[in-house]
Amino acid sequence: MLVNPTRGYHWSDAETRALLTIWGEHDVQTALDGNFRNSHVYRDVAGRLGDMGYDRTPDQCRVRVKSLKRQYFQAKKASKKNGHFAKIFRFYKDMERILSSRSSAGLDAHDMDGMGAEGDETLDGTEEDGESVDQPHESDVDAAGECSNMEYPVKIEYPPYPIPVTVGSCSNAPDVPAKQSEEQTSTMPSSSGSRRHKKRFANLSLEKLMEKFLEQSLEAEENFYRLEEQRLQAEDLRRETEHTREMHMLQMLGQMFAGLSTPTVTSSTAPQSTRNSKTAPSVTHARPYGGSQSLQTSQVDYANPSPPAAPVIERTYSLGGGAHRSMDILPLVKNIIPPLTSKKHKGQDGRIGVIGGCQEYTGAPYFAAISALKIGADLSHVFCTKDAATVIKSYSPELIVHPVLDRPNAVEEIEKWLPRLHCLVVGPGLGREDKLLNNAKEVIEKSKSRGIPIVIDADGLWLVSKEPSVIQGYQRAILTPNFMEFTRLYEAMHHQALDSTDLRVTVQQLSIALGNVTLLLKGEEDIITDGNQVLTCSQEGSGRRCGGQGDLLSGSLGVFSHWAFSSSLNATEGMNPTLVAAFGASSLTRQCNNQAFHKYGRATTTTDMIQEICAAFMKLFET
Ligand SMILES: NC(=O)C1=CN([C@@H]2O[C@H](COP(=O)(O)OP(=O)(O)OC[C@H]3O[C@@H](n4cnc5c(N)ncnc54)[C@H](OP(=O)(O)O)[C@@H]3O)[C@@H](O)[C@H]2O)[C@@H](O)CC1
Ligand SMILES: Nc1ncnc2c1ncn2[C@@H]1O[C@H](COP(=O)(O)OP(=O)(O)OP(=O)(O)O)[C@@H](O)[C@H]1O
Repeated sequence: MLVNPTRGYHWSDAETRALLTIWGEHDVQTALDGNFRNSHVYRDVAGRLGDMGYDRTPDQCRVRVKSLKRQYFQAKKASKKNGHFAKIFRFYKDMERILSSRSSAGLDAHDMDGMGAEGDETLDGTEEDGESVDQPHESDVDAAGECSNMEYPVKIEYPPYPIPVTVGSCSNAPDVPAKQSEEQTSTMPSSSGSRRHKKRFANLSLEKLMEKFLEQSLEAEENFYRLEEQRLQAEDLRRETEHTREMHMLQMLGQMFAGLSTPTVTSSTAPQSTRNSKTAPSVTHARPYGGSQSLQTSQVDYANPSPPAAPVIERTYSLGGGAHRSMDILPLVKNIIPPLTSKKHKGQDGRIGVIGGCQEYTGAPYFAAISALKIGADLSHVFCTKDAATVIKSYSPELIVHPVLDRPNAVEEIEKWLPRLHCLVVGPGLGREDKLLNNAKEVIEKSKSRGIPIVIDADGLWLVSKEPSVIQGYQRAILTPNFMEFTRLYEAMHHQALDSTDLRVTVQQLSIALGNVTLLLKGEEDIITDGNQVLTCSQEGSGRRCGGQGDLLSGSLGVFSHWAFSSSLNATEGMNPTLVAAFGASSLTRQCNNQAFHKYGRATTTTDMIQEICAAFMKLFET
């Protein structure tokens, strides 16, 4: 993944409560007790948090727990004085419950008197030295209600970003470099500074001081996460640049080899002699209509006059024997499928969100979301209107259904989930009501800014045909039109009637006009292109065309997209991940159709096809 959208620096209350629930579990407490090395325990905690839908690293969990403990002990100590401090610290009761049961279980008696370092997750001087609690000593709080230790910097003990906070200074600007502020703090003349502080805080009640202290330690923690987030973003950007450079080089190489190709060269991954003309996928000519690149470009009436970002790769194609170079895409699809191992936790293989489902259409979002699950996503969410939600839930307890799409704050509600989603499928059963389309549009914008792959189908395509700019140029998008939807899109972009003589040409033209967004035109053969390469998938299906097959395709494509984008460049052999993903979803849907048709013939429905997903997947990708 080029962008990791899951690490926000701010812990919401819900997230903190979830963390405390896990951290308070008996097995976790027992595992922490007396263990000097606790990273494995926090790995498990982070895993369980992931299961609850919150993505945090083990270190983030450890630092958060440590901070909560510090705040708890501060509040507890202070409450001995006047009994009010439990009110200041929101999680006091949760901490109290956990730590007192720990004490009654005989674990970590130090915590309970609040005087010493903790007995469990204690120091070993390494990165796991996460939870020594900087508890205030009795002497820290004097009779006048002042904390005499307040001039010392409080550090979040997490290398490499120690963030000093001079408690009581009230200024804790996030942009001040940590070192600098540390120096400033340490060079302050201590005795006069101390007097000034005493004066300044003499009029403040202990409760106010305590509140200030807690606020600032929270702020310091948030600064830490902000810096961490910036570091991760910089890292993602670096990787993305590298990826783009590699892609560019590979494309140039591809072009060179195409120029050098001789009639006898065949793909090493799929010897032509073994190919079945019905089922063999092929890479088709980027200029299948013959002629040179200049002829091609002169024929295209681009709504977007800018040329494709990368040079068009020339390839000849063949479905039978003969003198052609060809390439098999199925091995690339197999490469991106993550292995099922016991080392993973729930969520890692995909959390997919479907935006769609309204009063009229409840089947479409259900088909998309359940297909995503059956293919191998771990969690599948549906964001639909209120009246569709109960219906969709009743189809399957496996789906997580959010009745938010028609709420006034729909975008806000959905945005909360975006950091946890690996791919969005927009459109199945969305309907064409302006309010819903507008919400979908805003969600697309938010997802784009997070780099989330987006599949657009059905009414989502209606939206794109009205406002192409919503997706234009976003190369992590895949549009899956049927012929009708394709015509609509084409005519919206090119302002002229579609000439369907050679669909491969027109699909490529449309992709280029949309800024090299990947298109998958469904039909007798599926045509897939990112404007540079054109693939066709002719996996044998059947003559049965019941409603909902496209939803199976878009849901499964959501998962394949996530897998493709999380795979290395090697796995896709430099091919655009969107193409590999689209090819995988197309082959699978058609194979499901074929298998279901063999069983049910004319009576085949999408539900029957969904039941074939497992066998079809194994046949195509696991043999
Ligand atoms: N169970 C559910 O809940 C389902 C709900 N669904 C949801 O319904 C919503 C509307 O989607 P949609 O596809 O019906 O709308 P739209 O694009 O206007 O097409 C309508 C008309 O276009 C034509 N036509 C279609 N394909 C064509 C082709 N290949 N080649 C040529 N013509 C073609 C054909 O018209 P005809 O020519 O037969 O008069 C067809 O009747 C959307 O939200 C979707 O997700 C579906 O997913 C199904 C399962
Ligand atoms: N003539 C055909 N022969 C074989 N397969 C086809 C044919 N037309 C479509 N398909 C396959 O059926 C699947 C769904 O395509 P379809 O055109 O039915 O989508 P759709 O109209 O968007 O579906 P939905 O009913 O979900 O809206 C695709 O995988 C496509 O490859």
